[in-house]
Amino acid sequence: MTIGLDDVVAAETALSHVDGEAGRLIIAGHDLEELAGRVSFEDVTAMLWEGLVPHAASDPKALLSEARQRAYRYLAPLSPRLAGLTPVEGMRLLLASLPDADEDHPSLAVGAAGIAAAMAVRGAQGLAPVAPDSLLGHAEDTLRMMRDAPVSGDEAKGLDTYLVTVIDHGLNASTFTARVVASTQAGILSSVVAGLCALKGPLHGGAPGPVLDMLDDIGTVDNAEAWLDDAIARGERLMGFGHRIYKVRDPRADVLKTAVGRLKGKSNRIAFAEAVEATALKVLERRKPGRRLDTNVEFYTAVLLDALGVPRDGFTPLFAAGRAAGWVAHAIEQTRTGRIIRPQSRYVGAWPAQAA
Ligand SMILES: CC(=O)SCCNC(=O)CCNC(=O)[C@H](O)C(C)(C)COP(=O)(O)OP(=O)(O)OC[C@H]1O[C@@H](n2cnc3c(N)ncnc32)[C@H](O)[C@@H]1OP(=O)(O)O
Ligand SMILES: O=C([O-])CC(=O)C(=O)O
Repeated sequence: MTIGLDDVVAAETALSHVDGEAGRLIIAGHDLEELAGRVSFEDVTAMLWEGLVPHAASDPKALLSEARQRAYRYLAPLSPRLAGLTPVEGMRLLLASLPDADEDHPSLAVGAAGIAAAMAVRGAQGLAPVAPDSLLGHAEDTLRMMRDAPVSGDEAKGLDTYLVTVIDHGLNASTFTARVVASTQAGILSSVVAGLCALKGPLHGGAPGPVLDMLDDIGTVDNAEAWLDDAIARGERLMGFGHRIYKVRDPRADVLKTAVGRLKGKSNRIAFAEAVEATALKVLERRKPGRRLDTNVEFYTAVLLDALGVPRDGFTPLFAAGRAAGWVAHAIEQTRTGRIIRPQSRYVGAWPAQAA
């Protein structure tokens, strides 16, 4: 039996496919590279939701815009409760407060994820929420609400590229969590909250903040090798490297690196990050031979979101804002298969003493 379910197929999905040997990600029948930076987050959401959410394709931009307005009405009154919470805790509180009585759970969940990400980041800084703008796209509006200042065209494109890049990824830990909850017929909103909860630690969706901490701590290219070597010697994992499925470079790393390059002078970290990445790969190969550890999506997520001015504790909320569309699709797909997910455990505890 595999602990960690490495080779277990726990669901069939038409939503996305991760080829870990080829370094290929297919989303709704398209290679990631055909979508990210080319097709908007709203349109890719509609592609994922085709056949699952009625009317999602007719005007996805209007659908999510209206959902943000609706979500803001539910969530804005909760802003005083965000004081003292980290953004992930705040987002968890906000999404958990959405009413099951709302008439459209799929769009509400995704609209609310954008609102909640922005509100939770601001709330952690003691700042009041900013209302959505119905004329803007989802990525641009989410970033504008987070910073309370206009977003340039290339910044909007940068975040849109990011949200599409992380929208779905097979049966990763948070999506599996969402599907388990959906399989009990708990509903879409509960599935999305469950998915978010799976992101709170550093191993899944939470690595980009620590990646930036690592880059800051390394400080100079000359220091990289010794720093990384010491970290491995202490038994630590290098954040932004390694993956359960990808045994080669995660294709999303290059998509996001390219997106940073398009930000025209907005990142002063890219050259340094590239140098650290190259050194990390060398150190991993030497220290962990044969493990096939390569760069994952989280490494350049850190550089891109930092270049967009997002505070590092806002990185995980933005991952959730993108992934929410995938969680919704998986929750509906799972519900349609109609079976509860219930694997086995192997008992290794004590047995009751035999009666004499
Ligand atoms: C959107 C996302 O969630 S992408 C993933 C983001 N997470 C990170 O970047 C965190 C760092 N990476 C990791 O912790 C892991 O690579 C994971 C969690 C992503 C995958 O973990 P697993 O598939 O369970 O790998 P597993 O634990 O089996 O590791 C195999 C070996 O590689 C090592 N290893 C795995 N990742 C790393 C890493 N980032 N740095 C150093 N060593 C690593 C392990 O220590 C282990 O070594 P050992 O054989 O000497 O014990
Ligand atoms: O697939 C995984 O295990 C983690 C990941 O990269 C993702 O969820 O985007």
